[in-house]
Amino acid sequence: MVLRVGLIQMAVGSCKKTNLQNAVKLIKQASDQGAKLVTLPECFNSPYGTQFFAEYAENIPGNSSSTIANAAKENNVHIIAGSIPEREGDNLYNTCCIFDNKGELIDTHRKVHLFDIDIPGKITFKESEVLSAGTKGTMFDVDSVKIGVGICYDIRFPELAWKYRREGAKVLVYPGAFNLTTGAAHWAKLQIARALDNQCFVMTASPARDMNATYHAWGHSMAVNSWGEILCEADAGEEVLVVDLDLDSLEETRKNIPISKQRMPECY
Ligand SMILES: O=C(O)CCC(=O)C(=O)O
Repeated sequence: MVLRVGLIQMAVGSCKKTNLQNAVKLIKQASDQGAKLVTLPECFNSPYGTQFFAEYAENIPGNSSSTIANAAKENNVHIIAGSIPEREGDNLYNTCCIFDNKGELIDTHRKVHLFDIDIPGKITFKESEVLSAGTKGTMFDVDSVKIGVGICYDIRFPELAWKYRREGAKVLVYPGAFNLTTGAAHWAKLQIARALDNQCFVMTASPARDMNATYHAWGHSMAVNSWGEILCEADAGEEVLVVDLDLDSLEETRKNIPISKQRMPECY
């Protein structure tokens, strides 16, 4: 079985309306190329930065989520809608909405691990100054293929990916906006690591890089197979990637190297 997926690396600017129109346009482009599952980037309706989240935040359902719900229905695609700043009561979250191909909101994933790092002279970021963290993992099915979702920094935590794998995941998807420091150093390696640890496909979708923005996204959205090979990779600009995930190859990797049956939990 093959699952054709679309990864949308889109330009995100300060006008929310333009961002939403752009997302809808690029979803259609992916669907026109036969994608059944489309992924948008982290923070696709707002510039990425703690100073922007409150201004761009919306309830779910709200305008951004219903715009993407309509695009899912009109194009008959499942959509992992990257993330938007979500407002619920007094709290803000970094939240991914997941829609089926009828436009129904089937689940939401609130970023569990907030991006708080300090690399002196390079990058300091503290999402926890304004965001609250999610408290659960999120899995859903497309044509019986189980898909686990994390947002960006969540990819650094192998336990979340392993939980999805234990519960049957074949694909791990992380909308993410790495930066020029940690993106260059870790973005591809983390995807390959999660793909090899879990013998899953791993996919990411990043905003396109904008050197006039306050945050410079790494870009390089990609898909990696269970053998750790990069199937496709964007450059830094806006791009729609469409790629086939060959689920039989995944079964073969799991059969040939049966690590999930060889674990020795009593030793560690
Ligand atoms: O883990 C990293 O280095 C980057 C994470 C990030 O940009 C995010 O969580 O939004």
